[in-house]
Amino acid sequence: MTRPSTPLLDTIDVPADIRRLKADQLRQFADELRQETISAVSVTGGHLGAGLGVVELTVALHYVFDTPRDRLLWDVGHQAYPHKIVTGRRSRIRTLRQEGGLSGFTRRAESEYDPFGAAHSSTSISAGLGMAVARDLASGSNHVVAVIGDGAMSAGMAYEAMNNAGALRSRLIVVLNDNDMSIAPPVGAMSAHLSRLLSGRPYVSLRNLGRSVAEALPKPLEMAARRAEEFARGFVAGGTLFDELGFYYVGPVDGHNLDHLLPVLKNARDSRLDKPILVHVVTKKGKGYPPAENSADKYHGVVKFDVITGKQSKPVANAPAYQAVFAKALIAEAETDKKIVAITAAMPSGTSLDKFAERFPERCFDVGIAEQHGVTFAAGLATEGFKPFCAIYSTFLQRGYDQVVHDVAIQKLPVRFAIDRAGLVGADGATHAGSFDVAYLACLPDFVVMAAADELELMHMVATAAHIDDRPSAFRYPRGEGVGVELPARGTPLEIGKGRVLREGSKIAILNFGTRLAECLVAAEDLGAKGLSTTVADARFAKPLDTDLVRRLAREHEVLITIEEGSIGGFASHVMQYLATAGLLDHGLKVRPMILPDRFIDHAAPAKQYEQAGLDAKGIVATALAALGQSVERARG
Ligand SMILES: Cc1ncc(C[n+]2csc(CCOP(=O)(O)OP(=O)(O)O)c2C)c(N)n1
Ligand SMILES: CC(=O)[C@@H](O)[C@H](O)COP(=O)(O)O
Ligand SMILES: [Mg+2]
Repeated sequence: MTRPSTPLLDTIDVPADIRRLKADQLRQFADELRQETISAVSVTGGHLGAGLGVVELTVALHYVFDTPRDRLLWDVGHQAYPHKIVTGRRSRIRTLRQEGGLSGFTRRAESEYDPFGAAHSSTSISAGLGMAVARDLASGSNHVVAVIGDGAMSAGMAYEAMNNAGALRSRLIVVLNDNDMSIAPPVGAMSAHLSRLLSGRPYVSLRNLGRSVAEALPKPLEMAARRAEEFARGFVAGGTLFDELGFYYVGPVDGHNLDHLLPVLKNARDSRLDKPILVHVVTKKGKGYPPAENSADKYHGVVKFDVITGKQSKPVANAPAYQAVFAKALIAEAETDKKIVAITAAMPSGTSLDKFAERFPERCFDVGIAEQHGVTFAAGLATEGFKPFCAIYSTFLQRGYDQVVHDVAIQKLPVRFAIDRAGLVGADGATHAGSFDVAYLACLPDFVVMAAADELELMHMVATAAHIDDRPSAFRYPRGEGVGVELPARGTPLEIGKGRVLREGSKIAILNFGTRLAECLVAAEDLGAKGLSTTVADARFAKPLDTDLVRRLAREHEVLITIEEGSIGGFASHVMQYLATAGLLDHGLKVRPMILPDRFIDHAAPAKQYEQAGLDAKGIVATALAALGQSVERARG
């Protein structure tokens, strides 16, 4: 693979090197940085479009601000690849998201230039405000700059932070990177407000600046600014939602024009205003790479690709993805049940609810990055007799947890949670792992909690959830491909709280919850070949638990292994709670819960992650043998 020629970038290791460049060299520098970003992601895959849109902004911010002394926070962190390249991580940039390599997001442990770790959106203003207040308490003088996207601006947290920042009158700079895109096109009134700001406010030259702006600048700068013709974009104050929240609004600014960006950022840096500043920067997601600019998703997230053609090397699928099966199953249910509606929080393509929206545009709601609102919105729908299916990634539902408890569970409302990305997700790493949902949902009274062992089971669970109309329910399933089982046109509702036995044995029982089932069956074969007769059961439900099944397995086997793709406090805890309470642990049963280890698992291929966690066939066999006091070696012999 030929690398782009990057003579200027080759002279830069850290931002201090950028600050030694002349301003008129920055255009070439940015072009090289963009080419390097494209080249790196072409071999690693990852988030490309967002990074390409902030190349100039990255250069300008590091040029104007004294990072890492000045704190620069990237919201979500998926756009930070160019930032990583110029902050001492270029030599490892082609390890992005690979096992042992750089994270795909900002991470404190990775660099002093990442003052705050991210990956979930809309945290940057809150964290930045905390840093700004900490600076003031310590009588410090550094700047704090939070860069947040228009998509991330749909989340409640961003408003909570602005509300607080405005009231505190803290010296904080927020750069709103408005590319008119989330992963999908942005939704909501805020997005419309930003569009109105752009259409109603032409870029103005410094000559047209009003008195209010001049007063905001220190005297020498005011004079310099008045002289500077390069201020082709300027400050326009008043009348925006941001002003109402106590910010000083600056913009709109062309985020790809360094001649415009640099003076505006310098002004923000040198301002004597005693309130936070919001610089509204307009950019293009995917900027400078035609395949990205021309694609519908602006190459938000890509697999490896050919730089010349932009063609992605998507692997050939052996089975439909769980997400496609979920959409198909939900559409099948919705065809005969007009009350079924679907909700996504800014992930229509990721959850495949875009397919549901194609079929039922009036019954599908993208609420934006607003998981908390999405959950309570669903609760409201449920009070009126609708049957909401909230499809939210396990990791993102964490943000809506109080809403799950207070608005759904306590009122026993029949909201159905389609818990996507359950278990380990691969390249996005620990921030995106769906590790905790069973623990945080199955502890709630009356909740029905299911896990699909394969895509057929998922279809059945969608049908089951459609029928559960007197309490909340959830079913979880992982990212990516199913196992390739034959699928009917529609799922069949399952008996609530009943598991199934797939293989009968007598010495060891493996009780599965989720998609480790295939590994359980391989392990059972292996154990059988060693003369250890093994039962495999699939619990289907963590709650209500199939206590008859658990009791039978406990009574009829010497060893009971449970396995799940989740943390402590999940399915195994419920099984053990029952065993202990029912006295089934009083007679020598060897119980071995197999769960995710008590640590965050870094990015790697999912199979590798599960191997690290010991949640594969090999791990199950080793666990069974250890329980019986046999080593793997002895059993082999
Ligand atoms: C709480 C949360 N919900 C959903 C996501 C998934 N997500 C990641 S980036 C993104 C879009 C962000 O849009 P924007 O902030 O405008 O950034 P852009 O990609 O346009 O640069 C979404 C929905 C997330 N990271 N965090
Ligand atoms: C940055 C972010 O949060 C999303 O882009 C996420 O990486 C998507 O994950 P999937 O690829 O699993 O949809
Ligand atoms: Mg955006």
